[in-house]
Amino acid sequence: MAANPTHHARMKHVEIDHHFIREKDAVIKETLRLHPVAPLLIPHVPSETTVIGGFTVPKGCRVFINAWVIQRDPELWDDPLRFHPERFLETDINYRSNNFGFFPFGSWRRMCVGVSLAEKMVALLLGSLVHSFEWGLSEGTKPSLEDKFGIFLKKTESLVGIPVARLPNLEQYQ
Ligand code: HEM
Repeated sequence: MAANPTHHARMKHVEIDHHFIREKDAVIKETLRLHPVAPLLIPHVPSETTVIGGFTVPKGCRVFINAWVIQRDPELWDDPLRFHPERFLETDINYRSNNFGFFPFGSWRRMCVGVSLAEKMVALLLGSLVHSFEWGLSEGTKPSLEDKFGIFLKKTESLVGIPVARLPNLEQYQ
């Protein structure tokens, strides 16, 4: 590459993009750690009575797994309530790593079948929104990060973001 400055310059851009993609993925992971879409996953029903960690789980009972709490457990995460995407840059934890401290898509056989699609769609959507607009809040607004529980997690208070077009060619927004 030292012998080919043009190629080197191009690679630098690729490196920057690559870094941007990794950071964007880390932001998405950290968001799903603190605010998992399905905080109790989907109810599971064991087909056989099983003992897990000393607890008997009877056949046919309904099991909810509280991913929301586990993903904020101070025994598993440093400073767990802090939004700190860099923690994912320092590890290789991913959605499929069967890490029982981080499983916003569930795990093992009943894991979300849409994980690959969701991973790409969320990254593309976030990338497009950040690339296309400067985002602001209305004067004096302080966004609340509190969650409202249900089968799916919602924000307690809706967030109103104000997009301002940042691409030079406004036709691109049509
Ligand atoms: C950000 C987006 C998404 C999140 C956070 C998410 C999360 C989840 C979670 C937590 C489960 C339950 C796993 C468990 O209980 O162990 C699940 C199951 C499932 N998801 Fe997703 N999902 C997403 C997008 C999608 C998409 C795009 C599809 C389809 C194209 C999809 C299809 C399914 C299906 C069919 C199941 C049931 C799997 C089973 O029970 O075997 N999901 N998802």
